[in-house]
Amino acid sequence: MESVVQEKGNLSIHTENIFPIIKKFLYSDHEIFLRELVSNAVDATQKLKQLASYGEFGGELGELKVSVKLDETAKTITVSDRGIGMTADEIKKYINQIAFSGAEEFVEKYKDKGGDKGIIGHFGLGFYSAYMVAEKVEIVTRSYQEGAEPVRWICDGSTEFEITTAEKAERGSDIILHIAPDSEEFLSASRLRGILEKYGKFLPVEIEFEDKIINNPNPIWTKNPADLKDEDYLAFYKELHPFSEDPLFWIHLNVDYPFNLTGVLYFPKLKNDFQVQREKIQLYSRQVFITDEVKDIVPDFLQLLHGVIDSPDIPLNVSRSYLQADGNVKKINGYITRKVADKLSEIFRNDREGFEKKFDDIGLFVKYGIISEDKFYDKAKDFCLLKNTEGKYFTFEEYREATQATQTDKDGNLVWLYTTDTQKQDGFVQSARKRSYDILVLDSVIDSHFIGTLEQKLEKTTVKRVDADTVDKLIEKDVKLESVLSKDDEEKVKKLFEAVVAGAGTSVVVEPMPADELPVVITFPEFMRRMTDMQATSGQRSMFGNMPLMYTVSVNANHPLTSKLASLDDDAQKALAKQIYDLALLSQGMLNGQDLTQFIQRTVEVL
Ligand SMILES: Nc1ncnc2c1ncn2[C@@H]1O[C@H](COP(=O)(O)OP(=O)(O)OP(=O)(O)O)[C@@H](O)[C@H]1O
Repeated sequence: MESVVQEKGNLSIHTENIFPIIKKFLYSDHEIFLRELVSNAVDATQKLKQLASYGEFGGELGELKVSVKLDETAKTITVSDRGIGMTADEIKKYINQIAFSGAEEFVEKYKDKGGDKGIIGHFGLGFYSAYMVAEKVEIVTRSYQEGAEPVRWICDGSTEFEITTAEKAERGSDIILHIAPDSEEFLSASRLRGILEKYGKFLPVEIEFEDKIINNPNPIWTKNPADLKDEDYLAFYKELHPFSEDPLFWIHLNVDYPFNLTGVLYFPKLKNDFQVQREKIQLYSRQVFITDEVKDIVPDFLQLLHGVIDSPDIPLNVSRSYLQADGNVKKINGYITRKVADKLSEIFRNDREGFEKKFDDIGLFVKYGIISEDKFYDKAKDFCLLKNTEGKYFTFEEYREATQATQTDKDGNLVWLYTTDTQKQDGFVQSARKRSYDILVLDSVIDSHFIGTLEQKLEKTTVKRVDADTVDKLIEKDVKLESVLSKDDEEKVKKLFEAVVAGAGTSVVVEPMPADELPVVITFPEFMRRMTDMQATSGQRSMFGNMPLMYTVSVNANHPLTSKLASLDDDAQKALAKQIYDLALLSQGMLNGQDLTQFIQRTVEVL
């Protein structure tokens, strides 16, 4: 059935009801009243400068700073500017009409002349945040227009206001807040300075508080990269992070299409761990501080970076304190990833030696990026470096070429070997080196995940720790060693060692190895060990969480000591087997406590 329109009309809003909402609940943090009022003062100043540049203001600009004054006795905070000011009519239009923004109007009017540059206001609400802390607000203002009369506006936070004539010699506005009893915490100079420094450190107009300028109106991200030297970037870094070591390098971001974004990101010196503090990237919008929570804008792996991003196109909610998820945020995220990858690739190409020197520090970013972002991998695969035990660096492709001839197994798979600890795994490294195998050092917390990604991405390539298997089985070739033991004897040896080893999670195998290998070798099957490692770094309990680390006890059938076992009586057999098993444990750093003490005592007795 077709519906019949009975009535159409406009919704009405009762000011008395909506006003308390705007005053009290629109903004999450009361301290932002100061950000809003100072932003308005900056806007008024910027508008005047722009009008002067369009030839619409011919007077003296004079000194254009914004000043914030605290009067503890009168319980007032005053924000003054020498900007465009307002006439009585303008007050009625811009202030009395809540949610009508003079900033928006200005931008619209001058958009062809580039009038949107640097105007902060947008919603037409910010002024009213003053009532979060003030019981009464006064505006004393004088417009820049010739012959304009100064006016005073007063409102106590009800819906009634009063406009009167006023005395004011100078152009511009004073916004005077009479602080409410429940907000007297703001009548503190250090509190105000703290708020000003937090939000206004890089506002484009000088902000004076207690006779000092608190801001840097021309931060480097607003300048042309071509005009900047390394010293400038380093000095700015010190301004942001006074106690940090110099960064390794930086990226100057500068786009205007399809969104506007500027900024500088620094690569800090990282120690080889994740204990780095995040929230070191600050987000600004038109030089007003917004937040240091940048998790949607900056990909996770780049949150280890430091620096500043400024974008007027980041969608802010009305309170300007957090972001709204939308398509632009995603685009910005993608752009930053690309920029970082391009910069790293450029350094790699132009200064390979310098890049190698820095790689121990930036490897963490690069690997983290490779693991987490396919798009980053596509670029990073050409500059991510692998380091071997001799301290030589290779790209993936270079390493493939270097290892292909010696480390391809009988099925055509390339096997890359690595150590997580050159000291502890020295015996295994030596054995593999004897085969002319190359060994990578992959010892950072992120490497077990990184290796997993490598295996997924690289064709026919597996990666194994040097102690994942006995040396001949690490990379299986067609030629097989013959065992000097008969099958029967091998079975006997296996039984003997099983009795000696007797532990959960272990298995005993008897196999032919070169005679110069140890009589017993303890190995950790790669897959299980890697799972345990990953679980340890991610801090989660997984299905492998409660299992002891599995290992394999490989007895070298071709070792003279193994052959000797057959000639001994039962007790002597057991004693020798125990001793050589303990040696294997010792070489893996697994012989501890009572077992170690007894081993040492037995050894001393024999000697
Ligand atoms: N110090 C000032 N000097 C001149 N005009 C001002 C001043 N403060 C406010 N205004 C005028 O009042 C208007 C409303 O200010 P308000 O802070 O409420 O909103 P806005 O700055 O436009 O937007 P937003 O809510 O995003 O801050 C401004 O757009 C401006 O035209």
